[in-house]
Amino acid sequence: MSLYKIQSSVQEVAEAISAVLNVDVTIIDENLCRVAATGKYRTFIGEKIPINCSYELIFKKKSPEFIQAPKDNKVCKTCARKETCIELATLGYPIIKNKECIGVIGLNAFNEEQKNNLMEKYNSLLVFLKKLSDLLIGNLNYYETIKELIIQGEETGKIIDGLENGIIGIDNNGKIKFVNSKVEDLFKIKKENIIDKQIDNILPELNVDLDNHSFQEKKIKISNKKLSFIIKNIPVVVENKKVSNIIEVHKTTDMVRNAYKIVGVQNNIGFEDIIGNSEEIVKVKEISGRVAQSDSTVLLRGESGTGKELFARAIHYASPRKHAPIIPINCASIPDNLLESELFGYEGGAFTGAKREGQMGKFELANGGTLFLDEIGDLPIHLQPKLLRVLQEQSFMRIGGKELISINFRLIAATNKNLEEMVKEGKFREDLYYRLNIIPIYIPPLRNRKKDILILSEAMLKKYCIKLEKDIEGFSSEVKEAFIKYNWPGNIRELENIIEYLVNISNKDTITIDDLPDSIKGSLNKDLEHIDSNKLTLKQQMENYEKHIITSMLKEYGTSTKAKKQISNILDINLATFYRKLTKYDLQ
Ligand SMILES: Nc1ncnc2c1ncn2[C@@H]1O[C@H](COP(=O)(O)OP(=O)(O)OP(=O)(O)O)[C@@H](O)[C@H]1O
Repeated sequence: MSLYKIQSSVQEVAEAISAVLNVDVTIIDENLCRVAATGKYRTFIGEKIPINCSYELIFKKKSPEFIQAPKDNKVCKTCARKETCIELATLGYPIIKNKECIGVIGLNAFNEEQKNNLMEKYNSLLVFLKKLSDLLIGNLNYYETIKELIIQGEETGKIIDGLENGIIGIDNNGKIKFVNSKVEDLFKIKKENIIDKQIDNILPELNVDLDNHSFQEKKIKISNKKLSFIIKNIPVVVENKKVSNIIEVHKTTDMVRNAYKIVGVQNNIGFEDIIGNSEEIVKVKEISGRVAQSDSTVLLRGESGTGKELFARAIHYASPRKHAPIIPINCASIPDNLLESELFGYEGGAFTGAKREGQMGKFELANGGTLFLDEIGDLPIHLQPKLLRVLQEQSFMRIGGKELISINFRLIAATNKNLEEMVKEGKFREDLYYRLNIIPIYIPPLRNRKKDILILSEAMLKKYCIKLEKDIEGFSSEVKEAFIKYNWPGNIRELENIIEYLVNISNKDTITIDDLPDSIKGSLNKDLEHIDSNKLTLKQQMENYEKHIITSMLKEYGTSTKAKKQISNILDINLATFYRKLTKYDLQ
């Protein structure tokens, strides 16, 4: 780096030398430019020294050079200004930095007194010039360090500003020294209004213990809404003394969202992943695509295994909320007494067995995104008014909490139950029913969209061949016929299970009729001809059909406890229900 960067301090050194020694001084840099000068050469500051001037030699030799009578000296033979040079003597001293000569301090004598001065004090002058050259190198290093610090400061500032979490720098007296843009965004405040102010006055609810590392959840009121933040305090310690604090602020929902991204819980599903091109399913996909854009509650209806959850995910990922999570909860699979805390979350110590630090519920986790309430028909009656209140007021309290938490999620609910019947029987609240049934979407059972059966079978075959590393080309025409004729009570879930089973057991290129379980094989010729629909009520026909399905499955899988469990899984009914049906149809 050129001495020019510290020109003013170089000039000060030149003036000081000149004053002490009573000689003129010139200091040049590695570009042979006069950086500083006193006396006769002062007017040449900023200009190059003459070509082939003796100082060039000092750059090469990196050692001092005393030249007498420059006009006659052989060192000056080729100097461009040799003829007009009026110097009687000159002493050049190299300025060495990292073993490189980066400049020369020149002492010029224009009269005998000055010349004698240089000659007499030559040795002590060398020591003096060494000190001054070291001083200039020190100044240059200092300048470079400061510049590096400024660059680092700028870079750090940019990095901090780009972070997704808020950063507040606080000095030891609790004064805010810096904040990044995210803090402005999170707390709706302007940097210029808070710098140098006390943190306790600006954000009193933060109430951070500045002396210790801490990690706490805090509720802070912003624009009249209580929002939840995770606040982390990091004391900065230098030489065993705390010098400042860095406070990291995360919006709780952002943190949760990131955690979901990291663990990959989210399955990004698009409508293109929903296989099927029957008129029925295409229509449902079209409607779902349209409603995805709005925020209205969707109620997905359809038998078990028809793809309701798939549709819920596709709607979420086609919606403006796609960057936030979709949080599913199955109301049927969580015991009644746990469902409330799963939904609402709880404060620390809210009940025996509760975690000390409390826990966030699904409502909070879904904030900004979508809450998918699966099997809503199984929501216990005592929770129904509570859910209704949350939906109406868009806020709720955690169990054991005292503060209302605002939330903003889109609700997608799903059920395979007849909610209208349940309302009539008093098992489902009418007000909640109307609040949920804003956009009902019916997903047709597989038997009503026969056109999709083969497409789905082929797709599932491919999927499981890849998964199980098999190479099966397809299905025989008989198998295809059986698939089309079969009623698929378990819908696509059942189809998928059957294909997984077939890929597992088959060791041929093609899946043939012999590979099929009896329940499906039977569909080829039975076609339910044994049910005489003319003489029976709808209920009786349904029961006959149910008995028929269970009988053929018992034939297929056997009657052991394990087989019964397997059948109830395939039919997607719980084991107790399955046993009830076995008793009812005398199939035990
Ligand atoms: N159209 C489809 N294309 C591909 N896979 C599908 C399709 N529909 C459903 N599936 C698959 O079938 C299985 C069951 O689907 P899903 O869980 O969405 O059904 P559901 O109606 O929510 O069932 P339940 O009422 O029992 O919860 C899943 O593995 C799903 O990926």
